Amino acid sequence: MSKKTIAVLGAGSWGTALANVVAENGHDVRLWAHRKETVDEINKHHMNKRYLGDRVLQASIVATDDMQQAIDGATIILSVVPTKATREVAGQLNQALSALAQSAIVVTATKGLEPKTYQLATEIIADEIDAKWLNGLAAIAGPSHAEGVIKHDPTLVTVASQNQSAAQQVQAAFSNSSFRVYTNDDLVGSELAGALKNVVAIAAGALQSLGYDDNAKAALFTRGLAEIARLGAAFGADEATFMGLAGVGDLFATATSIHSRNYRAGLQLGEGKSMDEVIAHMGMVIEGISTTKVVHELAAVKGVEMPIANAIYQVIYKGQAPKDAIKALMDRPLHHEGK
Ligand SMILES: NC(=O)C1=CN([C@@H]2O[C@H](COP(=O)(O)OP(=O)(O)OC[C@H]3O[C@@H](n4cnc5c(N)ncnc54)[C@H](OP(=O)(O)O)[C@@H]3O)[C@@H](O)[C@H]2O)C=CC1
Ligand SMILES: O=C(CO)COP(=O)(O)O
Repeated sequence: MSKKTIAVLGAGSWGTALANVVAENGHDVRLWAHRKETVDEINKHHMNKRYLGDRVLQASIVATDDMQQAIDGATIILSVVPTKATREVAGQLNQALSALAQSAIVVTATKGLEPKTYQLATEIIADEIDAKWLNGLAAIAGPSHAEGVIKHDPTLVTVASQNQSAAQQVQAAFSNSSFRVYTNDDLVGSELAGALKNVVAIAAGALQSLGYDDNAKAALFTRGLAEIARLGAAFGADEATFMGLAGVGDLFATATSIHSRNYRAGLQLGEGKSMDEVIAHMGMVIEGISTTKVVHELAAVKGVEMPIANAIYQVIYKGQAPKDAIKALMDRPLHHEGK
């Protein structure tokens, strides 16, 4: 293995877990956090209790709140902040890259769509970072809860990029015997799949709370994936992506797991809690909430029928009772399954 310097931007649950993976692989890892308390906790105690409880991190991880120090000499820079912070952090990264006159492969592990622009994380990053500093742009997708990765549960992800050399470098840096990385070249499909499964995961949680059983859940997964793939097709995504790790793989993990923040949000919405209560209670990002609104708008702009996403929109943003939303879905005009 050739030792690399790798910077991870964002010290929440996923950024910290991924920083730990590459540190375990023997790379020099700098973890950038915007809060001084987080930096101190990681450097002094090798822990990030708020996000990963008592898990002990690799002692070699160096945390810093100085972006330039974090990325100095890094050949791979991984951005793992929530979608809503991605533009701001990419702007700061561009300044730091310019100050150091340094280029790097920039990877995102964020799963969401930006409100108003409807952009995916790599599109936001490409907007904010001067192309001359980018040695490649990639996204990590697939079924991978931080809670499982940190305890070495076998985990398979995919790194998508239009630059296969960059994807292979990321693959080599992150892979180990419990974290297996595939490459693929469908960036838009992989990122869309990762963002949209969060919406279906919210619905799956709500179904669970409402007491519905496996018929309803299987119907949601199948028809949910069909509409995700339909939107993907409108963006030129490869249909096969939705049958792979980024698609059905991540949908299954997120929409069945108590680790999923989106599934848990759905459980609470199904119990009758308001969206504000759910957000306040979670203390971690629930990407599917804002993605639901973006998808509702995007589906209309693209002329793609997304009845499940729209039903979730009605529940979250229009106060429709979940049972009424399900009834409205069930009572729609009958049609051929392929549509
Ligand atoms: N958690 C997981 O298992 C997985 C998450 N993801 C995706 O990764 C992304 C991050 O999720 P996750 O780690 O769970 O989120 P968390 O809520 O656990 O952590 C978010 C992190 O981003 C930081 N942050 C928020 N705003 C800013 C900002 N403006 N500048 C700098 N840092 C900021 C937070 O800091 P602070 O603590 O100060 O608020 C926190 O450290 C999401 O898009 C998610 O969908 C993808 C796969 C797995
Ligand atoms: O994308 C994820 C797992 O692959 C994480 O999903 P949650 O944000 O719902 O926890």
